[in-house]
Amino acid sequence: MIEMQGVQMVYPNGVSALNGIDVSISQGEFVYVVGPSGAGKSTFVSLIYREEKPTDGSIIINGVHLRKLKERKIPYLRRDIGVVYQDFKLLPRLTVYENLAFALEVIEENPKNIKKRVMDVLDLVKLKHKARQIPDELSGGEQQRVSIARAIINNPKIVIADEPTGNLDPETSWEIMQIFEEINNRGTTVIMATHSRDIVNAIRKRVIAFEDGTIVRDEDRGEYGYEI
Ligand SMILES: Nc1ncnc2c1ncn2[C@@H]1O[C@H](COP(=O)(O)OP(=O)(O)OP(=O)(O)O)[C@@H](O)[C@H]1O
Repeated sequence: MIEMQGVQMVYPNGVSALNGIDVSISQGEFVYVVGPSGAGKSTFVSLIYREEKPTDGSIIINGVHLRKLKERKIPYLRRDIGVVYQDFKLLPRLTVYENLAFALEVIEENPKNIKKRVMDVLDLVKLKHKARQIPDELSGGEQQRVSIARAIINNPKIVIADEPTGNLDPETSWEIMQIFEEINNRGTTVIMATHSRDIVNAIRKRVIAFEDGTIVRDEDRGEYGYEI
């Protein structure tokens, strides 16, 4: 569950990115975050992950008030949130397997369990056969699948994706969307900032539209609704 009330975000340089955001997202929802460039989409998702701190307002993620969250407790919050970026952000010198094992929050896990978990997520993204490759040896779509596998390796309640198909061709983008739908069908909340009109209009979900730092539209099974 994600709950924001009166959230404002002014960056240190004085740019006001969000202005009085009130929103509630239930566990298991699939939400597109849309809007023109600079509308505040990335800022909105970065607040959920506590990459940024709001200048005002309250944010509650899975019952935790972020305002009260101590710095040293941030890793606990993030264990419940997987993040997928437009540019994948894989570690270039590690194999696919190592990238995933590295991301696993290992709490006295024996190596057998780690291997099983890594292979399970690789199976979900259909990349078991690429476990020993390094990211440079994979296509963009494959690299994005690895980054999705990494995002879900700790079984998070929420997956945040900021323009996950931004660097991919249309066909590959559809494959990536199927994986997000599968993850969502398993009960994980998916929040995706996107500029892809085709995807938003074809795979209908809740749409939250931003303009100039405010929410101007919030619709179930909504449309993309912008010219860009
Ligand atoms: N780290 C930062 N420091 C200062 N200003 C920032 C920072 N990040 C974003 N901004 C500003 O905040 C506003 C909202 O930016 P944001 O990246 O959230 O928009 P966006 O909707 O994600 O845009 P895009 O679609 O281009 O990614 C913009 O005016 C942007 O220039």
